[in-house]
Amino acid sequence: MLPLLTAAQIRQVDAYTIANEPVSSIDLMERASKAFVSWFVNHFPDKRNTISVYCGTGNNGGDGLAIASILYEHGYEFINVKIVRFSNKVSPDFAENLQRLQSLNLTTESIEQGQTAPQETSDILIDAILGSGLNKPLAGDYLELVNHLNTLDKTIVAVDVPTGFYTDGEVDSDAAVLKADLVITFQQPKINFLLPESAPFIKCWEAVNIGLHEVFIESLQSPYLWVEEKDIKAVLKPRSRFSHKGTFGHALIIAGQAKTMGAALLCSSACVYAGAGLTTACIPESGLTALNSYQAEIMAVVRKAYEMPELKLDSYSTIAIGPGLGKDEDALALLQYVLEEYKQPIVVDADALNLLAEHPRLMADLPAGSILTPHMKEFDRLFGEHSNWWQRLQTLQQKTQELNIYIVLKNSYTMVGCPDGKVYFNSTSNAAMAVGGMGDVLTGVITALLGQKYTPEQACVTGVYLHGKAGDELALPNRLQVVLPGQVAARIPATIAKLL
Ligand SMILES: NC(=O)C1=CN([C@@H]2O[C@H](COP(=O)(O)OP(=O)(O)OC[C@H]3O[C@@H](n4cnc5c(N)ncnc54)[C@H](OP(=O)(O)O)[C@@H]3O)[C@@H](O)[C@H]2O)[C@@H](O)CC1
Ligand SMILES: Nc1ncnc2c1ncn2[C@@H]1O[C@H](COP(=O)(O)OP(=O)(O)O)[C@@H](O)[C@H]1O
Ligand SMILES: [K+]
Repeated sequence: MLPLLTAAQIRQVDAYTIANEPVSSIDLMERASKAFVSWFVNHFPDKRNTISVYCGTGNNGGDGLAIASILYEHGYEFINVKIVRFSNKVSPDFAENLQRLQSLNLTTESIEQGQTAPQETSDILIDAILGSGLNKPLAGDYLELVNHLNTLDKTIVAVDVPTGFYTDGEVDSDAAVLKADLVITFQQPKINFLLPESAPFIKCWEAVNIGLHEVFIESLQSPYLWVEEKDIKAVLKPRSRFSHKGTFGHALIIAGQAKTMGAALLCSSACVYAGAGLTTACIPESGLTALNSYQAEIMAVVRKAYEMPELKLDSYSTIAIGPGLGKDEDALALLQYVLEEYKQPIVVDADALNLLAEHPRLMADLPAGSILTPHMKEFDRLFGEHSNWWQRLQTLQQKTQELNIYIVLKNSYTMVGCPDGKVYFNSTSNAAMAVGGMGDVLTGVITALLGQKYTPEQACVTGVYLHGKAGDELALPNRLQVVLPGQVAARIPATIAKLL
């Protein structure tokens, strides 16, 4: 798992790497700039592109100067270097790179304090004005320049961080930021790139490795972790030769109403595809035919209105409750019954979450290690309104510790909060998955993994990864704009097979 760091921690790692690799700071800057260029040339291979590199006078600007030189050496001939001299402070590495640049045949011009921005004719603007050193919102000359550049409708590629964008902490939706089409960022995604508030400012990002000291990064013990394929490969267990259906658990899915049987079907079906040995759905009588025709592998316990179904909860290795369940008295009674009688971790989704929100005292009865899988609105119903995702992230950490549970907060980079305060950020899934029922499938996958004796933490992190990866495998190769939840469920075995 890659620890995700704040800007202050990144500065520490930077200094530690320089002192202990050892590497001079100018060589580290050169390494970062080369890494930037290697991605840049992939995206913009046409060397006739006209490029303006806007450089501040700090280290982000120092990178910009090195990048301009390296691009020039790669044969990009039409490069203008624009030095933004709004500050009298110049970093030593900036100064050294400026000297190096002067030996090349490159046009440079300065934009001085109080001066309006010169005319811009280039197609591509590289933003190396300010990076992770941002310590206050943009104002004055910086603000004016950024506002002006934002009006030009050029392709903007930011070095490390878009000018004006805070990498951690709360992001104001009307912050002044130089809006990037692409950010090529150093070493790791910045935490705020993974929150929806970044959307207006960052179209896409790539992280390039610049060889910062990994052991030191680990030692900083960031609670925020980025989940990568190798992490999931290390967790997934192949089936042993003498295994049988009893080896892989018996999952009970309490879900569905007459009008929302689909949620129960998708959830139970995903549970089957994700490898549960046996899956039983507790559904209303009206849904029985649908269940049997949708997926023959699922067994049923039928619920009749106003009657508690006969459920021997102890006979199930895991239970999920909520998809399409409704919020009537019967649903509440079922939830209360499960919370009273079942002592192992359960998975709580959808209407069961809404019931918890309406009866918050029930939250204290959640078995230790249980998993809640809210989307943003369900999360806010449970824990109160939030005005931004940074606040939601703090609440996630607080509530998982307080209630000793896991919370899967669904999003484009779904977060899994753990009882020890850690938060995993998922790296798979795509917008084609924004279809009703997709969350029901996720619940089925997590439940199946829990039943197969993965720990709740592994079940959440692996389930979220597999679900997103299956969606990626379906959508991305053909640039599909839509994938259906049932297709994602059916894809899970192939996704697991690839990873094993
Ligand atoms: N970390 C790494 O591993 C590596 C990092 N590298 C690169 O270094 C970059 C960070 O460089 P950096 O620290 O020099 O800061 P940078 O963003 O250039 O800002 C310069 C100065 O601007 C000022 N300032 C701040 N906010 C302001 C505002 N709103 N309006 C006006 N001024 C403002 C502030 O000065 P102050 O206000 O404190 O006087 C600040 O110090 C990083 O993004 C990456 O590109 C790589 O080269 C190598 C590996
Ligand atoms: N734009 C997106 N990018 C990535 N993943 C997405 C996107 N939109 C939705 N998803 C994923 O789809 C699922 C939607 O869950 P949810 O909102 O609970 O759906 P439903 O309640 O209809 O089942 C989540 O796992 C979420 O991460
Ligand atoms: K920048």
